[in-house]
Amino acid sequence: MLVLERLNKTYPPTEGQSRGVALEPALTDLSIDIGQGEFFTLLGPSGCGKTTTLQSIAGLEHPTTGRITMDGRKVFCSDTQTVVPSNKRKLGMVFQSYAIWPHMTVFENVAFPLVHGRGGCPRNEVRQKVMSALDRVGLRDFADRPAPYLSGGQQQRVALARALVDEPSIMLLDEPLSNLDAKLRDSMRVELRELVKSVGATTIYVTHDQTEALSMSDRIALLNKGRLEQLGTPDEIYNNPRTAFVAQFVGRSNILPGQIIDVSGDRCTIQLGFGVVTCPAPKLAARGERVGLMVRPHGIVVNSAKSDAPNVFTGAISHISFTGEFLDIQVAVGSEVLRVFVSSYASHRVGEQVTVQLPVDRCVALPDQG
Ligand SMILES: Nc1ncnc2c1ncn2[C@@H]1O[C@H](COP(=O)(O)OP(=O)(O)OP(=O)(O)O)[C@@H](O)[C@H]1O
Repeated sequence: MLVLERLNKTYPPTEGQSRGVALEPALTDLSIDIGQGEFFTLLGPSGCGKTTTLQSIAGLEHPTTGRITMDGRKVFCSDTQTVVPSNKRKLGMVFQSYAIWPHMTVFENVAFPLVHGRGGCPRNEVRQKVMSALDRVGLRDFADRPAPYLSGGQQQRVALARALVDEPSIMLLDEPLSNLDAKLRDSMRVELRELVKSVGATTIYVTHDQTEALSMSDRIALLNKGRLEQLGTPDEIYNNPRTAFVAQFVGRSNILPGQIIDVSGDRCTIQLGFGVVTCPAPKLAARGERVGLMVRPHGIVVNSAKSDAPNVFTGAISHISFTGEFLDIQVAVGSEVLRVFVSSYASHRVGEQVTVQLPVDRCVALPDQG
């Protein structure tokens, strides 16, 4: 539905930047194919190129090279110098700063794209469309209220209603929840996803918040320095990270240096500093290869391994933090320290000898990146 092909973007030097110095590209060979009605998230640290990608889709920024197709229609192509202007791309946009107009009522704000946008919307239809959009976001009774006399969450809903009112086929959302307090953000996540799903819009969502990305998205593209680091469902990204960067950016992880000593079928054996573990074999695994063995802190099992279970080691608890929801424990095993999350109802003490099990299917061998 929305296809990005080999997008490259290098911004011209800003004032103060030396013209002779090669600039880091904001995007490098970015190719993504997004399905109709999909909730698709661009995730990554500050400066990785999320906004540049979104703005390129919006037509507010133009890639240096590449091609963008929407619903089979080419809206940007550097080869043919095609640039369809932003207002002809049938998009709805919501930004972090709600950008609603303070001198207008809620109704006038939502009606704005119909009255001043692509045009041609008859008056009686404007009323019906605005009220239906306000209905969707639960603000029908607020239509006549001046926009500033609303809470942050309500203002964000006005921005959403305004983005939806012209029935866009693509919704672009740039960190739309980041100005809301934590509790409201939690409830708005569910509401926002259901809302865009109910209108059938394809949604491109930008965030640097991994919890938001995991809980809302059908698929996630994790960007790193303008390149696509991994693309997959939340489950794939979280449970099968392909690089240490992904494992560390999304969730907490233990990454232990090791070396593959054997490969047999879909399993491999890895020599770690404190022993040997069995692990699903990565693609093209080769004996002798250096890897990082990744296991999530809540994937490790403490003190309940059967005696013949694989990947069981003995260690001593060196530190315990009570977080309320779980105990964050450090277990010294050989010269490594494993971070382990266990139930906050468990009782442990510093210095206690424990067994830790790294269940085979929770271990991931990552390429060694030095
Ligand atoms: N108008 C601009 N002129 C020059 N460089 C820019 C411009 N906009 C972005 N950049 C640079 O391009 C790179 C990607 O920026 P971008 O805003 O796309 O990242 P981002 O992932 O959205 O970051 P953030 O999460 O901080 O908003 C950064 O190195 C940034 O400094």
